[in-house]
Amino acid sequence: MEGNLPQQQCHPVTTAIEKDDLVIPIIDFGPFLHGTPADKHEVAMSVVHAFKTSGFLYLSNHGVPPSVVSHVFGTSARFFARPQAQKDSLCWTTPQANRGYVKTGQEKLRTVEEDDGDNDDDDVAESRSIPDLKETMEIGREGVAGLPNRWPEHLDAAGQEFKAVMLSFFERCKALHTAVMRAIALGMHLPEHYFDSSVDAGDNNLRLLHYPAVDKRVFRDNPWQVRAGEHSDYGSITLLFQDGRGGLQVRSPRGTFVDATPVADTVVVNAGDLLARWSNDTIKSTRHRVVEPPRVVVEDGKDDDDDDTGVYPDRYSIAYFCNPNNDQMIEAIPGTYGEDIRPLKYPGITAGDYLVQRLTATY
Ligand SMILES: O=C(O)CCC(=O)C(=O)O
Ligand SMILES: [Fe+2]
Repeated sequence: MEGNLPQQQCHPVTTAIEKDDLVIPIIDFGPFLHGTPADKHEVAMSVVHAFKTSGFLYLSNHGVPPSVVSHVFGTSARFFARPQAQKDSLCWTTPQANRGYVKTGQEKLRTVEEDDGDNDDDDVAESRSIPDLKETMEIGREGVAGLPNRWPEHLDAAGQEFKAVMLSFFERCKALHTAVMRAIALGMHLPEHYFDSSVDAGDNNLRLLHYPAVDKRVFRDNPWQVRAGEHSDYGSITLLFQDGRGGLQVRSPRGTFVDATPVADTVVVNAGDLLARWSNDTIKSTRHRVVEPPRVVVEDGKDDDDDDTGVYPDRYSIAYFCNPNNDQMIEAIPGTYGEDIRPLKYPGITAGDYLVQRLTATY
């Protein structure tokens, strides 16, 4: 269903963000996981409506307990606090593997080809030359022949715990991915289990992100400096857990960047380019970036940090990039194309080939 959905068919949703024509809802996923078929259907309609309009939503009651999320954040912070040489010994190697530690500056999110034309060439060149202020740890599906994860397990007991915590979290996120794909199927008038066999391998990628503390002057003196450059995600959907710092921004239909403020105990879910392609562009893969935390305006009308001195504290986030199975042929989902609807826009491609192409352009 295109455009506005009649409200009565939607599960009641709260609006988290509404600015410059960008509306991002908070959707209670509990009734999808535990409710009646009618509950499930309503939630599914809300989820697909959000993916077709903003491409972003927040899910509450998503089934991953807050205590688990907080333990994963702690484990991630302890990993990034390791000496640089230890982290470098686990470094990311190839797009095919896409596993390991990525130091500041290794990933180039904003590419000239992808620029949308509202900057002149000099600006783009300048923005490209400034690395993101982040380091990441990429964890892929465990047990793939020839593509080992780069665990710190040989280093010490904390390294072994890291592996156990991340493997268990990977499985929890995989279950949530399957559930969200079921919601998408129902919301697109397909059988609930339509996508199950296309995503059951779990060819997903768990990315731990650390944005180090940074002197406020770095942002003040360089208008191009960001923590993570503007991009869209490549896969089907992303489950994004943020800490309370803020800084994530989503491109609005008007072209402005709108703060996607952290909402406690929710996961941000956004559609990626492969889901947009799979849905014949009925679902939106919306661009986003991470900048310094938003300014808080205090009562006298002044910013809380008018003097621009000091540092912005560290920010941590966890992105679980969900993908179809590597060998899944991505061809437009039934109901998204046809004579009376819209033409078929893309030839088929396997998910694995598509993702390696995108990663090759990025590193
Ligand atoms: O750190 C965040 O909040 C967003 C990270 C992100 O968009 C990404 O890694 O693709
Ligand atoms: Fe992203």
